Amino acid sequence: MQLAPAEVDALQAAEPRAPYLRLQGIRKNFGAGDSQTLAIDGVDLDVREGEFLAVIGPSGCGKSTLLQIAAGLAAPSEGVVSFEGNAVLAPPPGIVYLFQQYGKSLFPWRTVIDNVAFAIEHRPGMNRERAHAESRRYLQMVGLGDSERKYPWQLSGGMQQRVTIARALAAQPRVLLLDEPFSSVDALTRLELHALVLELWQQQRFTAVLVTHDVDEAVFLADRVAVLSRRPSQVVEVVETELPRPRDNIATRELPRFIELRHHLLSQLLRREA
Ligand SMILES: Nc1ncnc2c1ncn2[C@@H]1O[C@H](COP(=O)(O)OP(=O)(O)OP(=O)(O)O)[C@@H](O)[C@H]1O
Repeated sequence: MQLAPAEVDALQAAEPRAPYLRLQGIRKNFGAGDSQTLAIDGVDLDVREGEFLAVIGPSGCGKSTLLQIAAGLAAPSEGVVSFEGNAVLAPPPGIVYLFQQYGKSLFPWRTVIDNVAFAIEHRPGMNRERAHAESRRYLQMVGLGDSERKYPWQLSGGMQQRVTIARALAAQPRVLLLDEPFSSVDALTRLELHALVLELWQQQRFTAVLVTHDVDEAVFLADRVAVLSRRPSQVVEVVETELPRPRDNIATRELPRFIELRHHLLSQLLRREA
């Protein structure tokens, strides 16, 4: 029997897909004996391929720790992380972590283009010229085409964060983990970086997981928002934002759905911080 294309599509849609990036029963304890800190207490979270997921939670609840565990940069005390069905025991190729403190993650003795090239210069068959040509492409994407010869300390904070974004993209991430990357820049630069990251995410089609304590940022950027409780953290709820794309820094933030989500998520966090 031959199935019509629509029937094939329906069957494929009904078939459960293997979880993409999966966190199962994650617990994390720091320290030992009396000075133990239980940071994460049983987090289950599935990240879908291609989505933009935001994880919000009060300060110190374990957001960065959870992201480091997802990246294979830290081991959970209990639980399993898997990426496309394989256990993550070390940073897997394809998962790139963008750190909060751009100032500390750029090499001050390297020019902007050499900072970006750092992500790719170790690749087999790569030489300096090719690494520069490729890095230049990513610098142009983040609007820094004319700053390649400068050093990071000659750039503003927002520009430095753009360099780290270019470097992350040069590594061709399939999953980009963003650890509060917008928290150290001024409010206007933050909005510009939001728009830039969304544009790049739509162009480059990676999966994005952002941790932040900023509800507006989470709602504006994400397809889904996962809410963590206070430490020891657990997932309280996962909300689909259901906001239309492309998103606009002014119009999207004025939509009734945006305001409704903002209200709901802020009250969740404030209730839990009290
Ligand atoms: N290496 C460590 N040793 C001991 N405790 C740690 C370590 N790293 C994190 N913690 C503790 O674990 C908890 C979670 O820290 P984490 O940085 O993940 O939280 P966070 O939600 O990202 O915080 P913030 O929003 O303030 O950046 C905190 O209480 C922190 O003090």
